[in-house]
Amino acid sequence: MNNQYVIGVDFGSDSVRALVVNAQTGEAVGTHVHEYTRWKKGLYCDPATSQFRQHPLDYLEGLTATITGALAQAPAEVRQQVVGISIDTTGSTPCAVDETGLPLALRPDFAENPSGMFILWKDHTANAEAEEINNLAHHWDTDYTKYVGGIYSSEWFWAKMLRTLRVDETIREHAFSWIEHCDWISAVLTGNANPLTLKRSRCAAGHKALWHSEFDGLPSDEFLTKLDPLLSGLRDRLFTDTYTSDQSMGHLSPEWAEKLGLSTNVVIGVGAFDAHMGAIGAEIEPYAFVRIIGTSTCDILMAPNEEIGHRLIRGICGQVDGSVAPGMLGLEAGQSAFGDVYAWFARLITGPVRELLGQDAADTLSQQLIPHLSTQAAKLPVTENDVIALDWINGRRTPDANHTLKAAIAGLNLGTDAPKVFKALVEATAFGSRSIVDRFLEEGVPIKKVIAIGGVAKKSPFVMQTLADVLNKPIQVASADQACALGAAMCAAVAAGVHPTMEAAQRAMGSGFDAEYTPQSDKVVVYEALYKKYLKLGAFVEGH
Ligand SMILES: Nc1ncnc2c1ncn2[C@@H]1O[C@H](COP(=O)(O)OP(=O)(O)O)[C@@H](O)[C@H]1O
Ligand SMILES: O=C(CO)[C@@H](O)[C@@H](O)COP(=O)(O)O
Repeated sequence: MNNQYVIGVDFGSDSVRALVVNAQTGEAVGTHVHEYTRWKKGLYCDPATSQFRQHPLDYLEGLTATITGALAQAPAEVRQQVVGISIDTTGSTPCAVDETGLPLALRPDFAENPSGMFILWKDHTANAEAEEINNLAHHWDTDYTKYVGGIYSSEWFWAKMLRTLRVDETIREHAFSWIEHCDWISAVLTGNANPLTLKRSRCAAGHKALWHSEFDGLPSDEFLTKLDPLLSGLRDRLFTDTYTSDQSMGHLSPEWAEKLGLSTNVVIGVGAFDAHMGAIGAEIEPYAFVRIIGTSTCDILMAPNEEIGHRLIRGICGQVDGSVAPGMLGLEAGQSAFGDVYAWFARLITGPVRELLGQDAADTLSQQLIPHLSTQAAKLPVTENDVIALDWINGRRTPDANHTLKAAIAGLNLGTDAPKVFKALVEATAFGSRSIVDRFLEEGVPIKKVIAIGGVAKKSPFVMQTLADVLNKPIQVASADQACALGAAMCAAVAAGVHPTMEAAQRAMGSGFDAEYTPQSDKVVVYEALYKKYLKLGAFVEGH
């Protein structure tokens, strides 16, 4: 049989990567990473108000650069043998679009308007709108939040749309509809981004847009109009049906085929979020808990639909039939900041260095800082009197979303140095993870094993060992450097008909695990006590 190749494209928070993979063996023959240029300069963002926007041109430039770059590394004949491309992105990262599905920021009149750009998952400007959605839903005949853990988050679709429509009159006039990043990029490749006909992702719709078959799709027009008359009629300009990522969205358009040097026979798979395709790439199986550990964490657990039945799991980011693999319930949770907690601390230290000693000194410091602090922190003893911190620097995603919460550090004295604070921050991210694991267990969802992927899982043995000690569970790290892109490639192989199921694609293309962290019993005992202190500090901060 001739070789067949597939391409997985993974749009992360800071960069996008493409991976060209042999669909029969899983061998990677080309990869390329591209950092978003406008985003890197901090354009259109204001961390102080939690505004994080990404320009669609960053995505389009990244799409071309990564696919052509990855193909350039592969043997020449691979181009003719590419049969499928699938895309994963962050989410909920929606954008206002016109009748043709064009993001408004791609029009000259909106080119510099952050309201016409993609609203990145970590943008929390819509806290008030999320609260309004919760208040209304909890008093409506149908509680539309019941399948998303009972709490709607400001990171999600409706809150972001409502906020933008309220604050920007020009968007009110020109936005015909709204599209998630994973749907838009996939649709662009097919040449049809028409918001009324493009195939929307089940994963994005179910976890973030309150879509459920029990509601016949999205929340009713009556509910949305009551929320705000600005939303009246919008439901008809969104979608009713949703599709799982084993499905084809269409074929590569002639324009993109020419641009990428590929054939128009290439199947474009239905898109999904990075974490969900990452879980496929990490060879998720029922009741495995896959943690995608990077800027944030996204935790994915998959269970047979019939085993969870009608049980509603409190305080998570949703339970959606088919969000990971068709026929299975995908459950999502996560932390809004994980690596971002460390990145914040690094910025705190390098900021004055930049101002006083210049950019070069700051760059040198910033490259070495986290690894250095990790080495120093790993040498410290773990005691019950250590500094305690909360990981809520970008609010709390789960359990029980609350993005108005803020982080805290307690127990400082004159002997507290940077490694001690860094150690406390690493432990805080691990304690946040522990509270998520505990919630799944309390809700009767067993966790058979823990698998980790993502930048932090690959780069930091110190963080991963701390996590294993705090969770008191072994953690396996997937071998794939780009597990999300590999998962997208597996989805592409299924959408293109190379493999009949996600499971078959995982068997053929999976690359296994290359590290395992086992809990150290002496640390486990101390962390039990420190975790109680973390909960106490959390309760105090939340109460005030
Ligand atoms: N050596 C390290 N130890 C711990 N965290 C790290 C290290 N290097 C980078 N990070 C963190 O990794 C995060 C980026 O994760 P990554 O998975 O690469 O990106 P993304 O979240 O965009 O997919 C950043 O928040 C950064 O602080
Ligand atoms: O929230 C989700 C998916 O639901 C993620 O897209 C989001 O956490 C972004 O992940 P990264 O940390 O940038 O990899």
